[in-house]
Amino acid sequence: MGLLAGLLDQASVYLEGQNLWVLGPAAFGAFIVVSVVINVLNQLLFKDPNQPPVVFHWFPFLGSTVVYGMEPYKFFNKCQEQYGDVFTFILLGRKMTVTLGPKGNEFVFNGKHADLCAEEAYTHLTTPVFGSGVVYDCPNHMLMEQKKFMKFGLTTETFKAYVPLIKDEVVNYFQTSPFFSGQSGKVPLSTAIPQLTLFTASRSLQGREVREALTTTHADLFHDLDMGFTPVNFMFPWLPLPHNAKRDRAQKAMAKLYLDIISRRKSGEESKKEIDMIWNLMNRSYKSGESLSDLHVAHCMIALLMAGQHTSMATTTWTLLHLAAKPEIQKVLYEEQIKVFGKDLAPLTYEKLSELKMVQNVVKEILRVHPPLHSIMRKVKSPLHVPDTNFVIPSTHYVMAAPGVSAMDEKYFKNAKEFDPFRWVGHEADEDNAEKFDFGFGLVSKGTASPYLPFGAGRHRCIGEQFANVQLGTIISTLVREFEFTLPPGQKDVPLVDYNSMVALATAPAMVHWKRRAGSNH
Ligand code: HEM
Repeated sequence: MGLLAGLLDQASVYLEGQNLWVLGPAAFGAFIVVSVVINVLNQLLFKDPNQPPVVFHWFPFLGSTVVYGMEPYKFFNKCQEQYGDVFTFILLGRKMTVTLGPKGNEFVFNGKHADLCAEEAYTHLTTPVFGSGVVYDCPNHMLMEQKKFMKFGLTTETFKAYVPLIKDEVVNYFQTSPFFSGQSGKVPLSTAIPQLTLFTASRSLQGREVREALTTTHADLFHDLDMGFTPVNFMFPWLPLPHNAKRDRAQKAMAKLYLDIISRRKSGEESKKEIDMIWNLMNRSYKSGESLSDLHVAHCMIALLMAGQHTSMATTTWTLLHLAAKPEIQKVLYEEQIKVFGKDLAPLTYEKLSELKMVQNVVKEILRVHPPLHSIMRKVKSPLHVPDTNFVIPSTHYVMAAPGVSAMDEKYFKNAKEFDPFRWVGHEADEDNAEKFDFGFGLVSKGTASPYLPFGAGRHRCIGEQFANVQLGTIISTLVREFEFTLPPGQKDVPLVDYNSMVALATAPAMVHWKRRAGSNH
């Protein structure tokens, strides 16, 4: 049996490797039929009880790519029903072993670096966009140090400075944007929110010069670089397509923007008073004594821009859509603003943001229902036993966690499909009380066997969570003070999810209607 399985495998690999263009249409058709037959026989006859079950698929190489890509959660749920929490599917020729549920989350997030490697899973996509030498284009211990450097730039002091900057950007946006002229109107969130999150993140974390460049000289370049951050580039980042050529040009130009800022600052031409991430990174050195080079500062800045932009943009959009669908929650949020800031609505401050429990619960609930990242991947480096099963995952596989599946499971959250921020009342300090561990970039929760992990866990855990909360909290508070939102007449629910992008976005145009609040200041 084993020999026949091996031969079938080899035959399938051989057939896949043939140059199809030199075969005529009839031979091509025959090739497809033979490949399908071999592939199906392989799955039916040679199941290995010591490996996770393989999701049935007709075509080799293509496997379950289309069903997974179109609706990953539907695919995960169906496979979970049929095969259990651990199964393997084929994603463009790669064997992906999915591990679901809190234990599955723990298996991937808490894996040892020697067994599970993030850089091999992500570098194809990220390195052409971020640039060389950082994040997934360097050894893992360097990434841990880079994350520590980034965290130094995300302190209470910086957050205090950021809140008024972010608020000013939001106010400036709705005062100048054609979408917000008059006393009422409608706004396509798919267009407006990417601009709003880019302007707010760049003005605060990235610094004034970057903010200015992103509306003037570098607006198109950012767009071109962003276009390189697409799912197809997970597999084919090197294809000689126009968008990849543009991505490469834009990466160099964006890096130069940062390098010029660094050089002006070093020469004393720029004011040293502003607090931002560039200043922070310019002053960091690795444990080895080697300082972070200017080029690596530039590349870390691009990584931060990209990591924050997509996730915050998706979260802000979903928040406004769900608030529009439930005006009663907007009322609670507005009342909270009055309770915390007084009836004249004193200016937002970082200290006061932490008192806005309902804003925090809304963000938490949005991240439960719409976690921006649906699939977390690692390359398996040595055969790995899955606890409580007979399965050993071979080192030719990748593993995939999907914490969004457990976050929407009735087993862990009652009425899991329902957007209900009140479910978090009384659970505000859960993570603060959990046991902590330092992977090299500060303490993070050790326990990763949780059904709710929108910011990941373990050594690759997000370092941007607090910044995201400051940014989202300030944007939501500012908008709730000024506007009331509703869904377009006749639209009963929020739009469907669009999985064609790097994050789980709302299907465009994601329109909401707005009305200025009586007595608003602007
Ligand atoms: C709502 C907002 C955000 C969400 C839901 C989110 C989610 C995540 C998740 C799930 C991971 C783990 C990825 C993995 O394990 O493979 C991660 C890692 C990371 N995030 Fe975030 N993120 C958010 C905002 C941000 C922001 C604003 C920044 C930057 C300021 C940022 C920077 C990073 C970095 C540097 C990593 C580390 C990657 C690694 O160690 O491999 N994130 N994020």
